[in-house]
Amino acid sequence: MTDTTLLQSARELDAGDAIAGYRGQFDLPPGVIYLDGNSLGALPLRTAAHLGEVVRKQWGEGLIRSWNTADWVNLPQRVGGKIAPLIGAQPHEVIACDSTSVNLFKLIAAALQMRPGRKVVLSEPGNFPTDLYMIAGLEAQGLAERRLAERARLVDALDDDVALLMLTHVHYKTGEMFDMAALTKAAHEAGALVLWDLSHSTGAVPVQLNAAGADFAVGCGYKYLNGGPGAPAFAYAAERHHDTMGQPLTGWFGHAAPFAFEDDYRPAPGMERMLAGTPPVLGLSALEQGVELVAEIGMDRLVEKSRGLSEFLRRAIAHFAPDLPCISPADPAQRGSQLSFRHENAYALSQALIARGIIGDFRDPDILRLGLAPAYIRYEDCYRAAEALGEILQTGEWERDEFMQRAAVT
Ligand SMILES: Cc1ncc(COP(=O)(O)O)c(C=O)c1O
Ligand SMILES: Nc1c(O)cccc1C(=O)C[C@H](N)C(=O)O
Repeated sequence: MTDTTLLQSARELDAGDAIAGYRGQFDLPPGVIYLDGNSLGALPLRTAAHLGEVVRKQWGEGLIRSWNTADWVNLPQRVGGKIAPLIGAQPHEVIACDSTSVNLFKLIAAALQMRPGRKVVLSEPGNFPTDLYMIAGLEAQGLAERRLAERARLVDALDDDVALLMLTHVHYKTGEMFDMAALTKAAHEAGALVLWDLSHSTGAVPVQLNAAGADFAVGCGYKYLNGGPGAPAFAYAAERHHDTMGQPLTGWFGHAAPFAFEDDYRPAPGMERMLAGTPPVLGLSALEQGVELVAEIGMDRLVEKSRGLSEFLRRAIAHFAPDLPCISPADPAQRGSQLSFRHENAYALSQALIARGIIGDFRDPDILRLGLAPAYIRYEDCYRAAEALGEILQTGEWERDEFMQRAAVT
């Protein structure tokens, strides 16, 4: 069912793609079209080489001396500083550490402490679960009160009980993107602080935290930053909060003088106080490589390519699978680097695609999600995915029993 015009157009777009050459910097398995870089980014070749070096030379030979000689001790600040320009922040406003979940916990607690007399953390139903669960953890300690409001009602829900508005910038299921500047302004007008989860934004869409006046942010290292499975996450706090913010995980690496081994906690200046325990050196070393690669390609070019890819994929799926509704916003400037489609057997569809070497994913209950990591996806990949999806739907290929068995991780 090849459409030669569409295929030709994909090939022309690839030929004119200014960042096409960067695909060769990733270790992509042959025969696989990888549309899940929004969940786990691909492996940069430089990461495999660098990690070997870190393990053998820095760890194996340098041993404990490498905390100083290889500057392991400053990895969280150094990697954070490299993430900062990708999200419109200053280098000292970002630190790479812990998981996104743990960073959420620390920053929600920090915000609550900065708004005495207010306890409400406002978010939306259907936000990524860990974001909502982290409010629950603070609620159980009597420190927070969760309030959820639908997108259209968020601004109305901002009253003077709200300490913090906490939202995910690009929705993990639909790819819908919030207007960061407008919501930050509305929250500030109500006297609240704002925390943005940039897990599906960093390295994929334009983010200007400082220009938007944001207070806090967190994000994942293993998606578009290609930091590897379970990579450390990052935390951002606007400079104006650095002297006043606290955090509940008062571990020794967040101490002003960790190697003074004092009995009493004194917070380190700035973002370093967001650290808790010993930095995960291997994870941070891998993340640093992924971040450097993204920075080298450049956000402007990544954003332009991401929009081009998602527009092309939308067009191709509308052609090959016209009955499959796209639930992501039609305007590429209002969505992340993904397209989501609704089908009552979306899981089986995703499995049938995987059986053909096209890896997207499924989100409960009925969403087929196709991620478009602009650093390594080609327009022709989008064409092939759309064509395969059309065939799978037309032939009923997805109806096989083996495609219905749910795996533990989807
Ligand atoms: C919006 C969002 N926040 C947080 C996370 C994950 O947090 P963690 O890195 O702690 O697993 C994800 C994905 O797993 C996510 O999509
Ligand atoms: N963090 C993940 C994991 O440990 C296993 C499988 C998937 C993930 C994900 O990142 C999911 C992702 N945040 C999502 O948007 O669905």
